[in-house]
Amino acid sequence: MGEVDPAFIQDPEHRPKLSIIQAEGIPIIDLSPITNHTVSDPSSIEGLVKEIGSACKEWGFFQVTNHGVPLSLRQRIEEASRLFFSQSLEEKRKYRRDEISPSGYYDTEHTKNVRDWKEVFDFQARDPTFIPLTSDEQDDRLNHWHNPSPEYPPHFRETIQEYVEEVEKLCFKLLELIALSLGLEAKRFEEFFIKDQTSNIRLNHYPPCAYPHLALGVGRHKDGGALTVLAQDEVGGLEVKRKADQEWIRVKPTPNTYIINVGDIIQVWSNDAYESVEHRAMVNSEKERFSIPFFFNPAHYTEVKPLEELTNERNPPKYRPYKWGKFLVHRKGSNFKKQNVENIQIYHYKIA
Ligand SMILES: O=C(O)CCC(=O)C(=O)O
Ligand SMILES: [Fe+2]
Repeated sequence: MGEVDPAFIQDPEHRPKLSIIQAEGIPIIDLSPITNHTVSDPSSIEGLVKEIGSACKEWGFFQVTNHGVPLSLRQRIEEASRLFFSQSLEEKRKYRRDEISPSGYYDTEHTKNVRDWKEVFDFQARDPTFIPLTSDEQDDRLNHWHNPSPEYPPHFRETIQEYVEEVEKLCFKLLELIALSLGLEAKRFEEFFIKDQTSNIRLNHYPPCAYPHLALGVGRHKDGGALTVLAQDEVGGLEVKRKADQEWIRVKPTPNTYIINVGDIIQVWSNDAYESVEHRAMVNSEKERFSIPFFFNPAHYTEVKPLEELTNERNPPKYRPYKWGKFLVHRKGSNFKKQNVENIQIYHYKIA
């Protein structure tokens, strides 16, 4: 290893501690009561709804078992990801994402203006995905994002698509449980996702790194969408900022579970009842690591604002309404390169 590229170096206060605090408290929630049928009888799932509600409140994160996504499918996408990233840089860069169509391969992402020690492959759940052309509020022009079709590994696109369909089903169930836990009708959020959702899946590969005390696989951030469903491998590296004391807590890998976190949109809908929690991924000097987040996002024209049912005179809306698509385009653009200004953040919409 030669000189350390300064683009990867975190400011001292954001560098990871190599002594790890393992999470005891991140709840593991058994979804079997709803896995084989839809959430139709609220009384039979009361306990589950309570568990989800407290996890969202106390952690912003939880893990699920008996989630309904076939293990064999997860294994297939994990293998496909491994094979794709095992190719030469030249081969991978044939499917490079660019500012016009941000799906595909990418190895120079920046989070909070520091480069991440990772390479990714992004894939939209809908092809095409309709999205505003620019983040300018006055600009009504639309763009559409398409997915690339790498030749290797065989059936790469189909495998990802199949996996996305299953994870999406899980997301719709989780949305119902979250709605119920907020005292809303189960289907309260469904309309935002039925048509033109802008969800995407990301394959993450974190190669071994000679200076894990200086760099991060993904720098600290909050997910901007509604919900994230993350599959992490057995290596581990995800850290979550514990709300109780602001300590970074490592989420221990558990086979065949998914890690769920609420994103900024649910924070706004719930008027801060549920917060989108900061997290990051550490790298290590020996082992490569793979993870696969699915970001469940509504249609671009969704106006995100605190729900009327959850606000009143004593608890007035804490956010100004914003258009999800504009937020997303703004965020994507700034992940491309190091910038001199802070990336768009949800607190920018906070009513003082
Ligand atoms: O790889 C991980 O464990 C986390 C990835 C993540 O937070 C993200 O891609 O948004
Ligand atoms: Fe994330």
